[in-house]
Amino acid sequence: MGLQSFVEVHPDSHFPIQNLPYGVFRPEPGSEPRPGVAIGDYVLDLSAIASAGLFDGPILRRSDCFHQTNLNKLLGMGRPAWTEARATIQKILSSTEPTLRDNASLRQKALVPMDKAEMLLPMAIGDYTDFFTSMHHTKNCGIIFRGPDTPIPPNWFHLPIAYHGRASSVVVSGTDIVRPRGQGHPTDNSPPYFGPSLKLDFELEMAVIVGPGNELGKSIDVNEAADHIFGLVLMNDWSARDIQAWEYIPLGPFLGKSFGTTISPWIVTLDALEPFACDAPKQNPRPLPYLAEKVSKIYDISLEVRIKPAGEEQAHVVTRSNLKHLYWTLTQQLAHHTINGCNLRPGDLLGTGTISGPEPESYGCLLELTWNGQNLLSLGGTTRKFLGRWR
Ligand SMILES: O=C(O)/C=C/C(=O)CC(=O)CC(=O)O
Ligand SMILES: [Ca+2]
Ligand SMILES: [Mg+2]
Repeated sequence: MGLQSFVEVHPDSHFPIQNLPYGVFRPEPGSEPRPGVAIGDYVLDLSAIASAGLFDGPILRRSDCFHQTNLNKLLGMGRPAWTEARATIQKILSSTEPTLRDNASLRQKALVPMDKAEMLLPMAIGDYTDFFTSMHHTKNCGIIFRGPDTPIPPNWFHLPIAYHGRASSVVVSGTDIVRPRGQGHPTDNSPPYFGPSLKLDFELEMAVIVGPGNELGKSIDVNEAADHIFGLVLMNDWSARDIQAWEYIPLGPFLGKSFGTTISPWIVTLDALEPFACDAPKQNPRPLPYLAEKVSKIYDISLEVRIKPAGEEQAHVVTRSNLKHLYWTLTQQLAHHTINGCNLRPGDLLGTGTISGPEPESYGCLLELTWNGQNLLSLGGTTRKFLGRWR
């Protein structure tokens, strides 16, 4: 048996001592936001651990990064600080270490039951970019939006395509999303529709949280890009397909995307994901040298989306996919983003794009699952073309 915590962790928990994802939370209503890590059914308050002097390594000893209301300072400190923090937290939580285990008053202060914690957006997001790196999703969208002749654009196999998203409307999981109003695609010769979107969709994505950035004008080498990635969150790029289909030519996504993007409160670090690393798919044609990596890896992370209709108890699984289906790696995305000299900053959010697999059961959005509303998706007793039962 590997490393274990003195905090009881259910075997099905996503938060064993090997994970330790970071978030920002309030332990009680009105209290100051602070960084924490998840362990079992608890959040470990890192500000309490820092105040108790337990971050005693050379980098963190004198840092106030755990007395901040977001993670940006820790993100900017880079891998040596992250490694030191992980080693300290794993030691403090391990079953063989008495410091916290046998200190009832510190435990009382530092271990907050997760159901009492209010989770917040973990970092201030200066910029948000959304990539388009699943070949299956690209092909399906191409056929649906542009017809069967050139489903995958010719540039797609040469560079990780992306658009600049809207950082201000990124919210933490659980935040209500207001159905956007806008102009929808006209049918035949009618004028454009205006009103609440009739084609509201989700997009199953993950996203990179950027650590140290780069200076304006200086790009990041693809082989060093992993040191600029703190970790990954789950992401839902809410999309209004009717608005999107009408507005996106020729400049790309705008109001069909910018009304809301949800991320998980927990950032799983690349260190914690290392045991799930696997070979990235073979790339053909070979990428240009600035995108060619010495080690080309992705992570085997199974993902699923469930929809719970309003007023029902039961959520229904509508898709099962995996991060490993992506064609372009996270490090290629990051290196490509900076190749023109564009600067990234700590806390920037880089969405992977919708994570669709090859089989219809693994498509990452309703646009694909219902083929733009042509088919009905069954959710137990009800059906959906897009989100909502109101039409
Ligand atoms: O193919 C298109 O015109 C549009 C595709 C998307 O809406 C996808 C997008 O946001 C990027 C992605 O999630 O892969
Ligand atoms: Ca997207
Ligand atoms: Mg969106």
